[in-house]
Amino acid sequence: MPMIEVQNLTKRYRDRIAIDQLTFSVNEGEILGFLGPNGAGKSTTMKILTGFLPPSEGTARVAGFDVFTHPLEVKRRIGYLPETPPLYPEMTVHGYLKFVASLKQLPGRGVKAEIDRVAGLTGLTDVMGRIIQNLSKGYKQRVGIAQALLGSPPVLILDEPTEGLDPVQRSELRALIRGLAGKHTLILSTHILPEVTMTCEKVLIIHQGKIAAYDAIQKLASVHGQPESASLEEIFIKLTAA
Ligand SMILES: Nc1ncnc2c1ncn2[C@@H]1O[C@H](COP(=O)(O)OP(=O)(O)OP(=O)(O)O)[C@@H](O)[C@H]1O
Repeated sequence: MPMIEVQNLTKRYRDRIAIDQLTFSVNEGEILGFLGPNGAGKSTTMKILTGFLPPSEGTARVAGFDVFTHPLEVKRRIGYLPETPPLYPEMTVHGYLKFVASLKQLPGRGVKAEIDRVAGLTGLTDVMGRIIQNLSKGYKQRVGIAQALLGSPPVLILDEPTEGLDPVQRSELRALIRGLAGKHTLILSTHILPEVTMTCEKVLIIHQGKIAAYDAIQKLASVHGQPESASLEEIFIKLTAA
């Protein structure tokens, strides 16, 4: 069953078309790798899916709810890590996660356990009392991921989640993301292509606002006339040249 359904989605900023007639879907429990060069329209798509930006045309549904007509229902079901996580630098990690839990209206009784759970998953347990602005970039990124996971929403939309992490943290996060598949439906945007090969079943490549590829990773090479041995990077460069 599709958990995310996008049809003919178009967004114009004045006379600039950021995304043009995108149609795709993500089944429940699936991870979709969402790729494209800078300015291709990835963040715009994710902002529409999370109810932060209205589309100009077309529709997007999350868990059966239209993102435009039912944004609150949609927001309740999505954990979103934007490109720039919405952190409050003067708060402690614990204070911030507690604050996000209240925004998400998580039931009071389970909040402490839920904060401990996401802190454990993202490796934040030892820094819960620290002020966010004093944390390293990688730890700030983990706080951004932790807030997305709070409440265990069925859909997770992660915009460059491994940005700023060191190689060890990256590999830990990849394992975490893989572990989320099945229970959650994910859209994962990243510029690190091997990460997609390691984590995702399906990939959507957009280029200049249009879909350049939308296939299972194993089929990508043959569908686009590339040798079987071609890496995702080679296919990506080929499809997004010019
Ligand atoms: N608020 C805005 N007003 C006008 N144009 C915008 C606005 N936001 C984005 N754009 C334009 O829309 C296009 C798509 O931008 P978007 O940020 O969605 O791309 P992206 O794929 O996320 O890029 P990146 O990988 O660099 O983050 C770009 O041409 C961008 O300049």
